Amino acid sequence: MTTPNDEHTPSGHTPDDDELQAMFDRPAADLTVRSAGLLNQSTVTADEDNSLTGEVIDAPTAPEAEATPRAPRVVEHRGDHEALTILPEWAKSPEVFLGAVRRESAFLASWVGHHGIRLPFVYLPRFLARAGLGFGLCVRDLARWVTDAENKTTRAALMLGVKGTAEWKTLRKEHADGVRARLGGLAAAGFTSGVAGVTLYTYTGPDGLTAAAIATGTAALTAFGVVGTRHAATPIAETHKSDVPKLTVDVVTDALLTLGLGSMGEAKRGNAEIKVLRIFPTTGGVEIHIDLPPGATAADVIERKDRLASALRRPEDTVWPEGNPKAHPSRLNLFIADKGLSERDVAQWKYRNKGTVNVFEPFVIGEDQRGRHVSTNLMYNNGIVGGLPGMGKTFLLRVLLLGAALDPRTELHIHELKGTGDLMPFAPIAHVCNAGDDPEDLQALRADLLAVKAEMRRRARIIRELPRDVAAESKVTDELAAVGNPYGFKPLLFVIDESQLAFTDGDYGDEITAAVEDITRRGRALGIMMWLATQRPNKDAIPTGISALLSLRMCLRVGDQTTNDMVLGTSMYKAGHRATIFSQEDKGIALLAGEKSDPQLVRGAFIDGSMADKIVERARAIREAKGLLTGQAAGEEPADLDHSTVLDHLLAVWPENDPEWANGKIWSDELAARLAEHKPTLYAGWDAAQVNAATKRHGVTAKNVKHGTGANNVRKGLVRAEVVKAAGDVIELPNPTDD
Ligand SMILES: Nc1ncnc2c1ncn2[C@@H]1O[C@H](COP(=O)(O)OP(=O)(O)OP(=O)(O)O)[C@@H](O)[C@H]1O
Repeated sequence: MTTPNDEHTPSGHTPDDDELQAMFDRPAADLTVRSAGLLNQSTVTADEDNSLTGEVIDAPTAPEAEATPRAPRVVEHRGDHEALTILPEWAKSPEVFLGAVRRESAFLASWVGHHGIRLPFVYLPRFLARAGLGFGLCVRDLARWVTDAENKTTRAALMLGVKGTAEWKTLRKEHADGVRARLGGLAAAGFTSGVAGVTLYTYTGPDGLTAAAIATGTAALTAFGVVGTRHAATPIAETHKSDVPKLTVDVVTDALLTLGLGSMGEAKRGNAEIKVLRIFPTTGGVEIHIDLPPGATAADVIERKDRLASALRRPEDTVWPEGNPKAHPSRLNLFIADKGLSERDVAQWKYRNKGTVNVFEPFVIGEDQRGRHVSTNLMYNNGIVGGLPGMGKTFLLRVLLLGAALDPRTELHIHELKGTGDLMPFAPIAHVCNAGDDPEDLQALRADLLAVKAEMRRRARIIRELPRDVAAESKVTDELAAVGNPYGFKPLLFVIDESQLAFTDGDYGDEITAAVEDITRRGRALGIMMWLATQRPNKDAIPTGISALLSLRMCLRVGDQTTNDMVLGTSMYKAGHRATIFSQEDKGIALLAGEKSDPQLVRGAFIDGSMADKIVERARAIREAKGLLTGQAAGEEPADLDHSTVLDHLLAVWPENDPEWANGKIWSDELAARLAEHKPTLYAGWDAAQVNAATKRHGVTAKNVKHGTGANNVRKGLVRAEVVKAAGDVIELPNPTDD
């Protein structure tokens, strides 16, 4: 049976879309008739002689049709039709409308200001000079008219031919008469003006004459000015020609063509198309939706953002290409901002006057290039803020800390090693708040890290023993961390500003590094978040073991590709995510990686010291009311207790991938030597037996360890995995971001 899908017909008649649609809509029987009708138009007849004999199985209702070119199949897909815009963008959003009004008013004001200031000092003197020129030109032309200078050459030629004759005399007389007549005319005009002046004076007095003189003088001056300006052929006022081409379909298309992506070469030859779907004003700029030609993707354009900005003749921080994966990979949404990011007003924080935050959910930290809110989620993440000095790391950290402060459960541990006290406004609510990088500050940091590690082990032990229906995912959830929970679980945010000073410290660096790595690795599931900020993001400033564990990354202005990728992650620069494009003025502007599939731009909310104080005051009031102030904020002495054990010290001197002891086992006498060097006050003079005895108390017994060849190559030693297990009370927790 013929079905509606048999679009080709033997007659060569290709049903058009309407016919096909009608066939789809028709009942089956009708369709058979219709298709038979179509087939009957065939000129092909069955060849009787060649017909097969025998039983006919599933006989066709019509002879096999001759192949004809297939018409395009009609497939309805809702997504093919974009909803039409009912109201223009400016009518829907007062913000957009006001933005346009503001833009135009600003332009008008600048125009008036620009020309207003030039009018008396530049334009008027220039006009007077042109009037002088015009007067000179008029006097010259008048003189030429009176003396009939225009015909001088003709006259001379004529007179030369008749020199000495009566005709010569006649010509000379005619010329003299003409000049006299014109002089007479001039004198008459002068006399008439004089009479008019006297008459005016008689009837109106000196005032009338003065007014008339001024009017005439002004008119004459204007006329002379116009004549002079015409002659000079340049305008009096400066015409300000913008370097920036207007955003038209052609300008956008030509700019995209310069990128030479996919089949853009074909588009240049007119065989493929860059389709500009819409250009419309939006908050802070203009939005353009484009379908790129086949093979060119929005991601390709994003990678070449600098070249696109160059082709559009605009600063790079005003050109923001974005993909629209919901449409297709070649759909490009291009936002052209009115102003570069640093020129815009500072971003105000959503919670500056009211509101609380839940650190288990995203909260607003700033805005993007279009003025849209950008949020981030602190819980189950560790993070880093990196960038050149003075670009806004501490301000960004401050926003994160204020968010955490507004979740009254969150315990804050703040160590600002720069020592300027930028984060001290948090002291009234922080469990620990310290500023400086003196030995006692680093000691305090170490003690705090060890205390948090101990807390981490405590939480791990509890979580492990909680029934499945209470801790289904073996992690601290919003519910388990609720105020008044019996487990003592609460979100804990640990912040180290200028962390490179801690990691590279000769005395405490190794220990701090090991503790931060441990907390970063295991703390997330247990409600502990670690944030680092550094102005020198290299492998010393963020040891590789820690760097790999940082899931949220904020990169302010950096100087080069290596630093960019150090903060944002490998290959980010190559993929077009470049914090190197930010200028010195782009303070507080960062690329945020880890929150969405692609890094996004964020301009951190601007919160100065006094605003921070007010927010902290609010946060303290909430905490006080709920009895949630702890540590230093509650007036307790800072924890100076050293919670560390010999196991922690062993791990500090025994890296996971020890190049000399590759199989995770090591002789105890080697460990004794390392401990003595690391902490001479505690371990100077220790031997292998003392190390073994000390670890035995923690359940780690020495084994026979073979190392190298030759005599005495088997000695008592330890297995690192056993030390790690005993030190960390390690339990396997699921990766909290994998759910
Ligand atoms: N979001 C922002 N919006 C506008 N200006 C900002 C923003 N963040 C920071 N700034 C400006 O940048 C200056 C430097 O900020 P901040 O002290 O946070 O820099 P930093 O990177 O921590 O400096 P350093 O490396 O010296 O510690 C601030 O004084 C402020 O004026």
